Amino acid sequence: MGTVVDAAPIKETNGSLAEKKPTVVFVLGGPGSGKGTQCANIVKHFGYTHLSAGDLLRAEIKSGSENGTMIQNMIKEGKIVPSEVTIKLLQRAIEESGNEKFLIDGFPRNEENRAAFEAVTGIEPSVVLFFDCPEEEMEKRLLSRNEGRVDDNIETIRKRFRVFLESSIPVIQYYESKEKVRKIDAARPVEEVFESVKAVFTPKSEKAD
Ligand SMILES: Nc1ncnc2c1ncn2[C@@H]1O[C@H](COP(=O)(O)OP(=O)(O)OP(=O)(O)O)[C@@H](O)[C@H]1O
Ligand SMILES: Nc1ccn([C@@H]2O[C@H](COP(=O)(O)O)[C@@H](O)[C@H]2O)c(=O)n1
Repeated sequence: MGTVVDAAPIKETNGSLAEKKPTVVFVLGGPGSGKGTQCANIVKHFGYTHLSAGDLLRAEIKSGSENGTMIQNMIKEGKIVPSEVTIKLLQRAIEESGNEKFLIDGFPRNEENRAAFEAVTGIEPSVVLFFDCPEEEMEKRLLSRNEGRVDDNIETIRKRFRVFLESSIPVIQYYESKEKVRKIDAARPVEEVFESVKAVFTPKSEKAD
C-alpha cells in the first residue's frame, strides 16, 4: 500500500499555538540515550508535560488510524514519518494538555520536522536538551529494554543509528548555532544524568554558589 498521509493541508493553526506562548524544550539524543527516562524525572520535578513523538505515533497505530500501517512500516524500518502526520499529533496533544510547558521528546528528528513545526506552529524551543551517548552503550540499553518494541532489534537499531547521524545530528548543529543546545553526558547512571539535567531547569538565582 502507498503512503497514506492526510490529503488535506495541515490544519490552519499557524500562530494560534504560538500566541499562547508555550514553553517548549526539545529533547534530542540517539535511540536509547535515555530521553524518555529523563523526561519522566523532569515531569516530576518541574511540572512539564512530556510529549514523546514516538509514543504519539505508536498510539496512532493502535487507534486504527488510516495512517497506522504506514507509520508501523516506517517505525519497523527506523525511518522518519512525514512531518505533517507527526506535527498534527503534537499540535493536538499540546492543545488538549491544558499545560503551557512541554518537553517534546524525539522531535524534530530531521530538517523537515524542524522547519515544518516552526512554520505550522510558530513555536521555537527555548532550550534543546541533547543526551550524548556512545552507540555501544545505546545498543546495550535498547537490546535489554524488553518493552516488545518492533524496532528494538539489532537490524533496526543499526538503521536508527544511521538515521540519527545523517538526519538528526544536523538539527542539533542548527540549534547549536543558535546557542540553544545543552549537551548532557548521558552515558552515566540515571541519577547522575538527572543531576546535570536539573541544572538546566533550575534558575540561576536558585543554584547554590
Ligand atoms: N542512564 C542510564 N543508564 C542505564 N540505563 C538507562 C539509562 N537511561 C535509560 N536507561 C535504560 O535504557 C533504555 C532506554 O532508555 P529510554 O527509553 O529512556 O531511551 P530513549 O532515548 O527514550 O529511547 P528511544 O529513542 O528508543 O525511545 C531503558 O530500558 C532505560 O531504562
Ligand atoms: N519525530 C519522529 C519521532 C519518531 N519517529 C518514528 O518513531 C520511531 C521511534 O521513535 P522513538 O523516539 O520512540 O525512539 C523512530 O525510529 C521513527 O521511526 C518519527 O518518524 N518521527
